[in-house]
Amino acid sequence: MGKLILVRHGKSLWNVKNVFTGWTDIDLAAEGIEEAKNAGELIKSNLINIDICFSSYLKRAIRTAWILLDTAEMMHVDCRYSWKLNERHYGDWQGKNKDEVLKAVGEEYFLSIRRGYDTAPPSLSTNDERNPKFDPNYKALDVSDLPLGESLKDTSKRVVNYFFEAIAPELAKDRTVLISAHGNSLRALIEYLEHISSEEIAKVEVATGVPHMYEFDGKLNVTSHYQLK
Ligand SMILES: O=C(O)[C@@H](CO)OP(=O)(O)O
Repeated sequence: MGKLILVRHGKSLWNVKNVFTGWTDIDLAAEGIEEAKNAGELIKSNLINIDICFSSYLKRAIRTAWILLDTAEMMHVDCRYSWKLNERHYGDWQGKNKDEVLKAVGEEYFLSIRRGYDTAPPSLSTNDERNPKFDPNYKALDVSDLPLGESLKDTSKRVVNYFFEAIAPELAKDRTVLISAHGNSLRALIEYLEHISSEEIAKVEVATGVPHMYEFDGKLNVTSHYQLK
């Protein structure tokens, strides 16, 4: 079985401004570019050879993958992109300052959405300009597949599906796979891979730009996981 490397994109311009981002296509901040370079240096100094790369459709994850591969001198590596690795869709909270939302809705409700499992944020209305159906990047998709606001559970469904559909077959070929994605889409995958309960996942935070390595047995059970530092 191959190895899996998960990396959360470097800090984006909205991470720095403390704004809910979700599917909004925000680029890396200068600090995020440095984090992506650092991740590439770690891959290189640990002599890891990446065979294939997967990223979400969002430029902060794509650019992180490109910078990482460039720094690691592996720009030839094939990259595949899927909306199923996108960040959790944050519904009507997208574009809003996190502290202001917290003040407006109270801590309990805020945390039930932000770090809870089942609770979705308030949905976008179908004619909201932030509806992904208005974004040409998603024009090939069926509108019924496009979320208007997701819980972590909803995010987990699409991410874990994609893992089995596209990524597990590469691991089965003994390949070393890089996934560049997002805080919550990676939490969803980590919850699945490490058998973390839906209560415990609330405490898991994925740091930006830190490569997480996973090794597996022949049945795709995780045998070890560690962070490159
Ligand atoms: O804004 C977002 O889309 C996410 C990730 O940055 O935020 P949070 O960590 O608050 O879930």
